[in-house]
Amino acid sequence: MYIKKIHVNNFRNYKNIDIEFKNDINIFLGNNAQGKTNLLEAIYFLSLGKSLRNYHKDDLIHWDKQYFYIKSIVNINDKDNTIEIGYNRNNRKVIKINGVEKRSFNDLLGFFNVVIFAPEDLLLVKGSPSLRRNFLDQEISQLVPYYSKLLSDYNKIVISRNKILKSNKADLIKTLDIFDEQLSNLASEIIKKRIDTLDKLKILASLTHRKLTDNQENLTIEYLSYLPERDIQKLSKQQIRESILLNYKENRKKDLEIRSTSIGPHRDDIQLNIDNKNVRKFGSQGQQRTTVLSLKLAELELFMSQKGIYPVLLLDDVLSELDEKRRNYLIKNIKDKIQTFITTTDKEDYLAGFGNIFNVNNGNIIF
Ligand SMILES: Nc1ncnc2c1ncn2[C@@H]1O[C@H](COP(=O)(O)OP(=O)(O)OP(=O)(O)O)[C@@H](O)[C@H]1O
Repeated sequence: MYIKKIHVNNFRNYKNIDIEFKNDINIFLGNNAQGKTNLLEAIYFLSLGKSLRNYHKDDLIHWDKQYFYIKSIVNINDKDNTIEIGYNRNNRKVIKINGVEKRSFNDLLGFFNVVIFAPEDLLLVKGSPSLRRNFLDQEISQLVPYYSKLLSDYNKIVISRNKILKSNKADLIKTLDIFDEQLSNLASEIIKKRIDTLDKLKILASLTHRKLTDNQENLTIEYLSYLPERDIQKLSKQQIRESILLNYKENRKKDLEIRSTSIGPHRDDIQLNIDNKNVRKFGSQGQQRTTVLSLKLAELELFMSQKGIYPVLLLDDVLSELDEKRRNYLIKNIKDKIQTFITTTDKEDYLAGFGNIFNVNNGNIIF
């Protein structure tokens, strides 16, 4: 899939631009704070219906304006499709795919796919478990669009359960029983989907990691859950449901003390190991970077294996962070295969030969 054209109106520091892209490597070149990442954000929004860094949608509207509007022609399997998104400061939205109106931003999920690799992703290894959960959840949401609804339903019930835990309601136990039943249904679906997806992703990441390290390192990935069963990947959804229900009940005393839901998919994590050692704790900076690159390349391949088509790749200022060997490997893997958008402040040597350069200057594009 690839983006043919984009029209960006009142989005971040762009007032009104139209750009045509090649199904190739496209480079946004410009000094700092000119709007390179903002363009990636517009592309990202078309895919996931949200801001890149979880900013409120109002922040995406140009400061001097009341609404933003993005329209794009996206080619998927040789067919042109139109995606249109309008949003105003009164929270009114218009979302259309091929002219058909959609109810929510979540309805965009799964139609047009992107993978983003930005400097912040280097925190995937070192950062908090929520970053690793988000990484996996975002991947699944694009592959299985109903997953994001599962997650949001689950999170809403956790919030309500926590409110109840903080209250002194007379029928507290009865209410918790109801919540735990609902939670265990959703939690088992979420955990099962995460484990199934991770099972595929980890094979692809491990293969890539081997290639990136000349067969020197073995990357393995584990899903860490509170559940006591050892091999939870071998459990059926029903078995996960029963186990989690039991554990919600067993943890109730603790939950009542801390007034919060202490177990569940919202607390799970993913552990990344190189040669059986946790990369977060023991990995060098270089190993952490390579691990993240392996994960990102695995994401691209997972899309290909599940959907039969590559997503669009957004590389925000990361090429300069990689050493020559990893950078060359990445470029070799995307060239002539994956439409890629690269932001950069300098016309580095390794970009020579890529013809599609867009000079970004204070919210304007100079071709
Ligand atoms: N809602 C908005 N309305 C108008 N301008 C905005 C808005 N949000 C951000 N900006 C402007 O966009 C600029 C940043 O653009 P962006 O993050 O795309 O820069 P960049 O070219 O990627 O820079 P860098 O190379 O430093 O990462 C900010 O300096 C800010 O002035």
